[in-house]
Amino acid sequence: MGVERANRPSALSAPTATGPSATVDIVGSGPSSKVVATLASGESVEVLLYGATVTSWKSNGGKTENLWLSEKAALDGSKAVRGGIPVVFPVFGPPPKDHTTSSLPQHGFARSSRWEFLGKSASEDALGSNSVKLDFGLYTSGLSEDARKAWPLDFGLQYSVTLAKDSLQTVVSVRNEGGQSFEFQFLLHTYLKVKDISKVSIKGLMGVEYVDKVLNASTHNQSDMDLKITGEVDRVYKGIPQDTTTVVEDEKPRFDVVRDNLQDTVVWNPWTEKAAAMGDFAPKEGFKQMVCVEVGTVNGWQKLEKGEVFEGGQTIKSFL
Ligand SMILES: O=P(O)(O)OC[C@H]1O[C@@H](O)[C@H](O)[C@@H](O)[C@@H]1O
Repeated sequence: MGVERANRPSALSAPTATGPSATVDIVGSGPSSKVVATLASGESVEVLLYGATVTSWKSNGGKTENLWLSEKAALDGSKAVRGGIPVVFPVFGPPPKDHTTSSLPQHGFARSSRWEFLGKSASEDALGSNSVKLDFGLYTSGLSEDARKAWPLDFGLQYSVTLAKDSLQTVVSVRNEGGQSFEFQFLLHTYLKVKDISKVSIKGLMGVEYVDKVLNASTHNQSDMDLKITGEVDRVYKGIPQDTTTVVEDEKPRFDVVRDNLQDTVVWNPWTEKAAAMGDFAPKEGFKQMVCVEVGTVNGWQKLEKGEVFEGGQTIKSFL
């Protein structure tokens, strides 16, 4: 059962075999395997099977990298990737006590499980613009024994990553394949790459209530039109009415992040001390070249009855 909603991304035209418009290769083996897709015009995306983590997305004919990836990110399946777009499921942050997720690690298991590559499809829209869609799957059977024990529920996750000339769309569908209902949270932990954080402002959150994790999880209201990052920021913006959050750099739009059936967004930058404390964060000054804008459903829980499906995701447009 699909989700009916007004702002569903427009469907791609019927898939055709991948022609000269895009190439898709599986590079590497074992836990380091990744899927690399490149459009004929040079734009590309790389997705590690570990976590189905997008680790690179280049626009502008392949000349502009849009995602920040730590120089010390583990890319060998030994731990969740520091950078790119880790997938957070079925819990965001440290799990609460007395909940079905309470024995899981921070941010759940999806980012540290090996996903299956389900296939590719290429398409061309009415204006002759090409795109390529990569599908990944994670099912109860693909989990480690520890994760299965910690969350003994039957589910199926499908994750589609669609690369177009100026945009990347990442959408998940969560299916309850068990005999009882379950609750989950979901979030796309996107590390956007910027040139200079001091010139960045984030727009589209005005009037929205947020929980400030830096200020003892107290609740506030975004009263400024522009959110500037001048120190550690860790905020959960809840129930955002507008679909688009814009990252502006040097007074020019750099990214539009468009939510699809997801109402919340986390803005995170670890700044000096937290970056220094993370062993896999490099270079240590790297927080000046990144900001996480993380779309998700993390305020309370999504509940799925037996057989039901939830779908949600984002489209990121790069203006460079
Ligand atoms: O170090 P992790 O588990 O990847 O988490 C990074 C950050 O992820 C953000 O989403 C959280 O809001 C932060 O509190 C957290 O520090």
